[in-house]
Amino acid sequence: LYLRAQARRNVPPGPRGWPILGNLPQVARESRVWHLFDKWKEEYGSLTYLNMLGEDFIIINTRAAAIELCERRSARYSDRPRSIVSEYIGSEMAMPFARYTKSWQYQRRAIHEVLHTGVSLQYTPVQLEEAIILTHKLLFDSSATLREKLNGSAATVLSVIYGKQSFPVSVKDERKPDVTVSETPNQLLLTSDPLQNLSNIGHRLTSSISPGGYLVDYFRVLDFLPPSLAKWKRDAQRDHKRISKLYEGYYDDAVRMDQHRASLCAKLTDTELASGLSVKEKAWVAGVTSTAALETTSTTMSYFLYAMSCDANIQRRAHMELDRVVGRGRIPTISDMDSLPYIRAITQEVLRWNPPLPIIAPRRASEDDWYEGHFIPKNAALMLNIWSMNRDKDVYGPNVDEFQPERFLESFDISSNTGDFTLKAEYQNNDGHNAYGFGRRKCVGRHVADNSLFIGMSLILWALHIEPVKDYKPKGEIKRVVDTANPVPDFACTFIPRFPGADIMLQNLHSEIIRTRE
Ligand code: HEM
Repeated sequence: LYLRAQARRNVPPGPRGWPILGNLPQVARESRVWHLFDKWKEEYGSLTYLNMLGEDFIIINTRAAAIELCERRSARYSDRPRSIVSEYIGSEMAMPFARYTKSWQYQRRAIHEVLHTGVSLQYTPVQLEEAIILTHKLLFDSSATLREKLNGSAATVLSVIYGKQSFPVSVKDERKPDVTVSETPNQLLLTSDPLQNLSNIGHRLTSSISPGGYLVDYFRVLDFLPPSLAKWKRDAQRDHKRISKLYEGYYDDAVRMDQHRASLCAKLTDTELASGLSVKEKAWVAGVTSTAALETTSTTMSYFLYAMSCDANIQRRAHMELDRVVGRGRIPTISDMDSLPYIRAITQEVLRWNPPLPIIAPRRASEDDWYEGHFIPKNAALMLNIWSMNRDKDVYGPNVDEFQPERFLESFDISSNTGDFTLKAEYQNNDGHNAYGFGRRKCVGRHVADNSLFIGMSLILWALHIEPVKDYKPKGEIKRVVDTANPVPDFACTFIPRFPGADIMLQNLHSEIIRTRE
């Protein structure tokens, strides 16, 4: 005990906290807590120690520390801290939030089987179809807002999970769950829009595990209160039922309607592949995967359009590359990926510059440990600070706030159009950003996500000019309480065909898809 008390003197440095509450008040009042973490990183280095109501909480600020702890020592850092509220909501069936258990391993294995690099290529035809639908919408559909269109862009991923016939995102869910609408993050907000529901489930789960979200995680005795006396428990149990009802409905529809057996749900019905999982768990695996995929994808696409609308030069260079490699007689496809290093660099730079999850749900240290002379106590919660890793000046140079795809390229010459450049060797097999996390819990959908982003971005750039709306007045972003997701940028842009005939080609491709889907 004495030795441990001595060791505890060496916990990493961190800001002074309040008596009893520790650093909780500092963290809880920030809506973009990663900016505060970034400031602390400058002061304290690779690890920052916080005390949250007496619990140890450590922020991992550098890629080197993340790799050492979450990858090399992954056996000790793959668990999540217990969160009672998220357990009532169903986190044990919700992979990104689940503890490191056998059940998580079954879920991860099943989902890996249907999303790994090799398999992910099977989904690219449907991803291309969805990219055409999105690009067509951006150009021709004036009835929907940009936000709605981009939410629809995540349909690419939903088609992969539920099949393209069973999840018609433009159609509202007529089953309209019987719910009351609430604005508080402590209740699940359900609407008649299935996409919105999937993303609201994500917010409900992330806010339930956010530091300082619920007192019961610090005072476990509160869990003995019956639901009639504990509103948080009633809300969580009710939300579990609502989520199950939705996920099971979506899963049943997909299995019934996917005649080609190409969707992830259809693949999950294969008992060997998804061994150890009940039907309910499979429905949750599919549901949670779409929840994990949806907003991450649409937020990334928003930042992409935002970056493009801010910089005509970057668009011009992308256009030159597309004209040189693809030409104007056909659209780009996934097989052009290796020949389009500039577009690939754009996809990587978007995820570096504004990762959709700037901080990641905490890991739990399952043993006492040491890192660079600092003591990491058993049970400490460790949060990955992706924002600061992606803005590390030692890695990316001084201009980290700027959007510069060139940082990923070798021998890039702005003035020439010869295409004599490549992705830097170190980024050929490495993302060049940290947006997908680390180790055994690293994003299992990253190959599908990378393909989706490449296909979507290259097609939009091929077909359209993206221009900012000059007199757009930002509406002010929606403030979210305790959340870990990056809010989408508040901007507006317009789209025009990039060359004569681009619009007609898009129309034709779109009509063809609609015809084959009817
Ligand atoms: C730009 C897009 C995306 C980003 C930035 C992203 C990022 C992340 C991050 C940071 C994690 C947590 C990693 C950690 O704890 O270290 C994660 C987990 C996960 N992601 Fe993604 N993701 C994206 C797209 C997707 C897609 C398209 C899918 C599915 C098709 C997906 C499915 C999942 C799942 C199931 C997990 C939980 C993994 C586990 O806990 O074992 N994600 N993602």
